[in-house]
Amino acid sequence: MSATPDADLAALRCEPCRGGMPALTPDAARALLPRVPGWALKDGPDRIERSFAFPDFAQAQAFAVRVGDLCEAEGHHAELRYGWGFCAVSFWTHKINGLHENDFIMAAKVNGLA
Ligand SMILES: C[C@H](O)[C@H](O)[C@H]1CNC2=NC(N)=NC(=O)C2=N1
Repeated sequence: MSATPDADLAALRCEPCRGGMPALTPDAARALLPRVPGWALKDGPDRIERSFAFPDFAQAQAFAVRVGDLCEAEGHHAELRYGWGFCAVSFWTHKINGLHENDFIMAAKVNGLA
């Protein structure tokens, strides 16, 4: 883990992720979770997810596009699902089929868009 305990995760950059590195342990993932308000651990935990609420479809769609643009810029990509009034965003790290600090950095950056 390279982030210091008080570092603003949103200010960090995703490190290139190589296969073979260990996924965060459940305890390490739980320890990072308070630093990304609104997000929840899922499936193991091997991913992190948050659903954002909007007053209509157009604003949910516009948010999904902004998240997508951020992901392209950072080289770490969300899975996105949106519909009338919501946009659900999830991250995990494919090469390790689990969570990496990069997923939490992206979650913090997405919070900054909301
Ligand atoms: C080759 C490419 O850099 C990798 O596949 C990247 C692309 N975007 C990614 N996005 C996410 N969320 N996890 C990854 O492991 C990932 N890997």
